[in-house]
Amino acid sequence: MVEEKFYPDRERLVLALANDCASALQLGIKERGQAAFLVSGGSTPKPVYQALSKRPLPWPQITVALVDERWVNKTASGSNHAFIEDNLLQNNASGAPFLGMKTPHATAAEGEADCQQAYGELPRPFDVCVLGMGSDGHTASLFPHARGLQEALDPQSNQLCRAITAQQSEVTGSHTERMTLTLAAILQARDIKLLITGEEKLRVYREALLGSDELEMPVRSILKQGLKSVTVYWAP
Ligand SMILES: O=C1O[C@H](COP(=O)(O)O)[C@@H](O)[C@H](O)[C@H]1O
Repeated sequence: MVEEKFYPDRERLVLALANDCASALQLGIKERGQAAFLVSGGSTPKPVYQALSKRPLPWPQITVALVDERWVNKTASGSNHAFIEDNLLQNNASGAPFLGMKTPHATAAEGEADCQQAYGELPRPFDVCVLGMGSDGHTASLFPHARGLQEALDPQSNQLCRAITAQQSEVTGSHTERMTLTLAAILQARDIKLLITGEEKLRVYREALLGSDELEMPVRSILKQGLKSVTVYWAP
């Protein structure tokens, strides 16, 4: 249940994804007066968030919440909280309520219960979830062979958030300690969107579609779950 929306250039991709997110959020608000927008970090979605921030949506009714976070304070480099504040929660979107994942706890494992409680208070089903993917096949902070990954990939779990310790790699850098939405939480989104750009990520995406080992390429757990449709947005 993967739908591919492939575009000839990034400008058209950004416009299409911003339009699709805006429509889905408006639909959620029309139906129940509020919406939950789950957002990933990373370099790829930046222009989409910047475009969305200028849209005249009823932002005070849209709770923006992180898909994942490095276990760093907002002032440290790599903070997805800061990234979303700087790129999405600007302009018209500056009044949107925001839910981050980092708690004052020293470790992600210690912060897990608070995170779980806070995410449990979001409107569900979530309306839109924008995921990214790394060249190692991770999505959210579901990293290959990470500690905590197996539990995070249980589609029947009641757990929405999970502490993850990724293996150090070129992709993670020193940010191995993370909090992530679980697969079960992501599957509670009505609209799951996977955003990738460039030939290398297209190759990784196709490799993920061919294989079945989710611990090796966790993005497979999203692409191959067979419960919910996923839309893949790509441009060179
Ligand atoms: O570590 C992360 O990386 C992925 C992909 O990022 P990108 O820079 O290659 O677009 C992102 O989806 C995730 O939220 C982030 O924590």
